[in-house]
Amino acid sequence: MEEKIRIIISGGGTGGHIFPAVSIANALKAQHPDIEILFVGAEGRMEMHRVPAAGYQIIGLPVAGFDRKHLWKNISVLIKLVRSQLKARQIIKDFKPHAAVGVGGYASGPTLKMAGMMGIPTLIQEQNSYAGVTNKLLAKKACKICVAYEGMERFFEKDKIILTGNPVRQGLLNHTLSREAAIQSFGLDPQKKTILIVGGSLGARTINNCVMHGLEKIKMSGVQFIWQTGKFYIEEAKATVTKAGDLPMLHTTDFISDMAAAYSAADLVISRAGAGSISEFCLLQKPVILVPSPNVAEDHQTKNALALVNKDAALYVKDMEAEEKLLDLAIQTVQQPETLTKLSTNIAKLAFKDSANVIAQEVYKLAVNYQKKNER
Ligand SMILES: CC(=O)N[C@H]1[C@@H](OP(=O)(O)OP(=O)(O)OC[C@H]2O[C@@H](n3ccc(=O)[nH]c3=O)[C@H](O)[C@@H]2O)O[C@H](CO)[C@@H](O)[C@@H]1O
Repeated sequence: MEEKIRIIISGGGTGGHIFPAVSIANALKAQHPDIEILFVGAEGRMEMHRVPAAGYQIIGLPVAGFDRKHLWKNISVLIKLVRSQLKARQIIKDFKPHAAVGVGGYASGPTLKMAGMMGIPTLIQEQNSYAGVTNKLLAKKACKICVAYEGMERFFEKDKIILTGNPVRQGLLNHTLSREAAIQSFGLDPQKKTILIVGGSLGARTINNCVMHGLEKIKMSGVQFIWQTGKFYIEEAKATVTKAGDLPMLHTTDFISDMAAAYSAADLVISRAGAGSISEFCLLQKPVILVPSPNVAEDHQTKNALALVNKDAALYVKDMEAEEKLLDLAIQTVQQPETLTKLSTNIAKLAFKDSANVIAQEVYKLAVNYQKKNER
């Protein structure tokens, strides 16, 4: 009897890597209920609780990121990298995967490197319009590279690239919550225009400062807000709001678990330009003002944002101009139905509808080929 297909999925660090990974796992399970999936993450990072919450087993590696500013601090990082590679090798020996998937983030480096060296077929999923260093290194051994933007031949071999878009969590698309019920679930008023403010999975300092310094404007705006601060900023945000007095038009939270409700509630979104968030805005046709983070590798969020802005599919405020312009622009725009409709129509054209399923099919093909060749 043939053995069950086993897949390793590795990566994480932030929601932008974890949620696509979970979405690929869900698609694999839906297509092949018998399949066995093991996640490999980084100890102490967000995936170590988000992945089990999604119903999958995960093992952590002691891996950490390089400090690009203080190179001398990287000795311990190198030691951790070697230990992670050894641990990844052991995990692969024990689990015996038929294919390995890397979604970016610290853990995917050692895991996919080891998988490649041990002859296991690998697939990487690059979320951004500018390839990360780890994925560029892993690409040499990878069999397939699933990307979300055109023009990625700049980084990867053309023949390996498949344009799939970024997988989005299944629950964001298949829900039936009305705008009214969604707004009520945040304790807000369905009669009012609603702006959702998100700073990526970890929150954004600049966007938070705009809100904290703009509370008077928010009070007078006639508009209401759902504000996700990120867990590092919630104490400061709550204290500032409390000091400002009664603000029933502002719902403040560190993290939104039910993003489907948040998107249903929102007439307009203010957001960082993380690739996963952008894929969600495209699929859900959300008008958005993007404020790319200037603190990410190779300034890739600006590149993500411009891919939309150049097609009139999103508005754009630079991080350094946000304090001056962001709230005014948002409050004006949410009251301009024609602008909202134009943004929504244009962003919808950039959506990839079936990303997780297409990637899952590619992974499965690699795994079955490997199984046939190796009879295991
Ligand atoms: C600072 C940083 O390194 N950011 C990177 C990270 O972004 P980050 O982790 O912020 O990821 P994305 O913007 O791509 O995705 C955020 C995800 O978190 C979800 N969400 C967000 C807030 C919330 O309260 N609840 C919630 O569930 C969103 O719905 C989305 O699915 O990975 C992305 C994908 O490689 C990159 O493009 C980003 O540049």
